[in-house]
Amino acid sequence: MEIFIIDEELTYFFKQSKLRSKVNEKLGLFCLELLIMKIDESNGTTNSNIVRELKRATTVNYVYEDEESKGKMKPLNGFVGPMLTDLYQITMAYSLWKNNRHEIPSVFDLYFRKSPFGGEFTVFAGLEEVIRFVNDFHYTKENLNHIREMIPECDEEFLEYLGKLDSSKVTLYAIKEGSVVFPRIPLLRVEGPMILCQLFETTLLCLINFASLVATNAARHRIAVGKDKVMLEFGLRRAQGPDGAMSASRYSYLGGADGTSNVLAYCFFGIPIRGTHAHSFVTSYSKSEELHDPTIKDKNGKVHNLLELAMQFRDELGYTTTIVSELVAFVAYARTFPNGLVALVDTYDTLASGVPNFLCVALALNKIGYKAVGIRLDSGDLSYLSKATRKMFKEVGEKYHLDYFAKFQIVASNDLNEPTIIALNRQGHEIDVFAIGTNLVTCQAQPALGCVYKLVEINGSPRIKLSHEANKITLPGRKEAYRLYGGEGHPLVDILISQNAADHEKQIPEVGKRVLCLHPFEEQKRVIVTPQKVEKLHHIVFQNGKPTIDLPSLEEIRNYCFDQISKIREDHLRNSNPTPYKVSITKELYDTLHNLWLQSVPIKEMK
Ligand SMILES: Nc1ncnc2c1ncn2[C@@H]1O[C@H](COP(=O)(O)OP(=O)(O)OP(=O)(O)O)[C@@H](O)[C@H]1O
Ligand SMILES: O=P(O)(O)OC[C@H]1O[C@H](OP(=O)(O)OP(=O)(O)O)[C@H](O)[C@@H]1O
Ligand SMILES: O=C(O)c1cccnc1
Ligand SMILES: [Mg+2]
Repeated sequence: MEIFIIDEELTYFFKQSKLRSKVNEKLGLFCLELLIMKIDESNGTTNSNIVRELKRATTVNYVYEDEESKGKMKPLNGFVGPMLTDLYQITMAYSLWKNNRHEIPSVFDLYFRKSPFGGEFTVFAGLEEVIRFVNDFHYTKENLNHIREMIPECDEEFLEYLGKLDSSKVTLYAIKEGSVVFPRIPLLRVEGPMILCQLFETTLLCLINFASLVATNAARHRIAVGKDKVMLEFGLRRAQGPDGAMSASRYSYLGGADGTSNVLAYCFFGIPIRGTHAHSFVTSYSKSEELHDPTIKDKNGKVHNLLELAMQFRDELGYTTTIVSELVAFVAYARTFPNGLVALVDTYDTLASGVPNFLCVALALNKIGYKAVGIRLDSGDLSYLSKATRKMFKEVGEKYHLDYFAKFQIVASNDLNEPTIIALNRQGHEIDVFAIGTNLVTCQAQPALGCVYKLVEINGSPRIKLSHEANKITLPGRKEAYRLYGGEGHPLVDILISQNAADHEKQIPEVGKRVLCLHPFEEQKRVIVTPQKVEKLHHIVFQNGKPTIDLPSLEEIRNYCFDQISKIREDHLRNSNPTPYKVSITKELYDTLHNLWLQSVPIKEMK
């Protein structure tokens, strides 16, 4: 009864949009977790959506519980903290401190130079974990002991200084997580004392690079799969270790997947969970006697022999050559999940055994009031096999006047990737669900996104890093980005404007006013845009020691991502030869960049 009352109260709250951040205030995290346990225990007395929402709420509010830091938001991944960095960040920090440069105000940009997978767009992901990391940034006594060990020449005074260091003097600007982003536009701008900005470098890159790569990979696979089909992430077993796996599940969901096979990702992030069964389940049966109990109760409690029923349909349909042990395995699974059977049909012969056996069990289930769900194809020509399978579903459905047979789900797996899915679309197929493992989670097509983190201003003066490759030259100074939209609602160009300019306000693009947009390095490439909508891309997400935004739930970020992708012109998104999106700078920034560039290049003398 008590559970019921709390449940009703929560149902009411979940209907209020702001619930997630309020849950903590209202009930306290401890109470919330207790509640989840109770609801889990109550086994069915509670709406499962509420349980899922509750789990998501706990994730969003993932906080410390010990006395000292109680209630403080912490990173989702336990490895994330100030020691997840390269040694040189700490030695540089020590040197900055020794040379009294540690407090100098500085500005760093985090951005990438080229979209991955030969594409022209990227999905920005990982911001929540960045905010959690920055918010939680502090060195424990144990961390300081490790630093003392690694850098024995460290002054104790420096370690004391580190012991008191936190993010209270840092301001973090970011593009919204889930946004579609383009090269050179800073995803993050970090402002604060040089020492902190420098200490953040490796961790921020680590948190953004893989997250954005996987989210982009998922978005690309999603585009290939199409809106009306289901895309599942099945990659846990092939992922880059446990952390890679958890990140891959989270960011695959953010960018495009509808669900995962990863149980911990369900528990921890509330990602919808899906699964079928393995070949070993089928091959573990060799004869019908191994089914110790072939019976099943219908909804009225009447007992039926499911195996016998399935065998009768096998005779009736003339499927007499199918492998019986496979049918037995399907019956065994169906007894356990009478409304959830997705049979793996390729163990022996997909069309000559697996699909017919499935149909026999589906008919048997139907006879006693249950409905099978579908099949999974895990080898062979997925185009041909899915079409042939659908044909068999239709034929048997028609014979028995069962309309839903034609709509049985066909799940496909087996080394799927973007090119294979595109090829399948071209050939035609009857697949409803694409289950993608290795290629999705390991980002096999490109293993890293090259995000970099560069100093762009120190003590108020812009800084430039030169390179023989123009593309690698940094854009100096504090900059903010605007996205300019055309009449058809698509973004046309992103433009960076310098915030250092005295007339900075005047340079902010306005709807209906012509804006000159210049390519940063190629003078002849320029365009005048009259935007129909102007979107400011950077927002403060952390300041004065705390986050300045309510963290959106994973679901909200995902919805935002899908909405953003739907606004991008199709030719920027397409797989083959996509049109580059224009990323530009103002005339003022162009002049600053090129003057600084000239000043910074030494003039060689020749004799
Ligand atoms: N119609 C198709 N067009 C293009 N690629 C396909 C098509 N059907 C399947 N594929 C892909 O071809 C590859 C087939 O791989 P492989 O030859 O290793 O598997 P298989 O022989 O079908 O299965 P297994 O070795 O598990 O029995 C997979 O990557 C699969 O996704
Ligand atoms: O192919 P992926 O995209 O990585 O998807 C996941 C794969 O993992 C499972 O089997 P596994 O590959 O372990 O064995 P199998 O190929 O021999 O069935 C499953 O049957 C898929 O084939
Ligand atoms: O549920 C499945 O079918 C599954 C899950 C992970 C990997 N391969 C298959
Ligand atoms: Mg495989």
